[in-house]
Amino acid sequence: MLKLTDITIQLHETCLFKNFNASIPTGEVLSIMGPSGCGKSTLLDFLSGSIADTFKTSGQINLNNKELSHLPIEKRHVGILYQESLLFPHLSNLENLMFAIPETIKGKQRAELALEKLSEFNLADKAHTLPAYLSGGQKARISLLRTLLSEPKYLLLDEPFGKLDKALRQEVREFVIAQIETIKLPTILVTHDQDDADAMGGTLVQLTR
Ligand SMILES: Nc1ncnc2c1ncn2[C@@H]1O[C@H](COP(=O)(O)OP(=O)(O)OP(=O)(O)O)[C@@H](O)[C@H]1O
Repeated sequence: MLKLTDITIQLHETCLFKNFNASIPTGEVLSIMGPSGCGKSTLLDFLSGSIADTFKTSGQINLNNKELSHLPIEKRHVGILYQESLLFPHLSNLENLMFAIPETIKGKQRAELALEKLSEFNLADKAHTLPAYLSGGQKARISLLRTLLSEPKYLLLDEPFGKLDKALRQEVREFVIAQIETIKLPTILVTHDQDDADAMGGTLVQLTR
């Protein structure tokens, strides 16, 4: 369970969030919609531990009874997926995946695990190519795979389908939903698209300015 309590985020004189509360049970999705600039990405930055110092923040982020708000990003075990693929362009897809695997998995096992996951996602033939040679859908799937390989305990999805055309958007969305159902993590999705929120199920929060 990811529990947000009294989250307040202030930018100079503007209060983006005041005592925002939400509970996201394991395996469920909270979708957040709202006008551009209302603070959706900033909320995710706060939840991931990467919010800029410009913002004044308070509130509790509680994951399975552990308080995260004072932990740095690398200690939060958060999986983040953005609109832009953040795959390293100079590394092969396999190397990109190996990069995400926790250091507790060592040596040959790292490549084996990455290859196994690529096969599971029907992408084994892309192991040794660069991300630039992937289609939009393949890039989206490898980006998600990389996020999942980092063994996150909660997921933050910031417009992950925003760059995809309509048909591909639906395909990738179904793929992401299937993964969320499998891994059973609390997930927050920020989207501009009502269809995304509807497809995810769960709770929808509509923000205003
Ligand atoms: N690093 C920053 N420093 C100062 N202000 C920022 C910073 N990042 C964002 N902002 C401001 O914070 C406000 C909220 O921005 P944010 O990106 O969270 O909105 P959003 O709801 O995600 O918008 P969009 O839907 O367009 O992505 C905006 O006024 C934005 O200009």
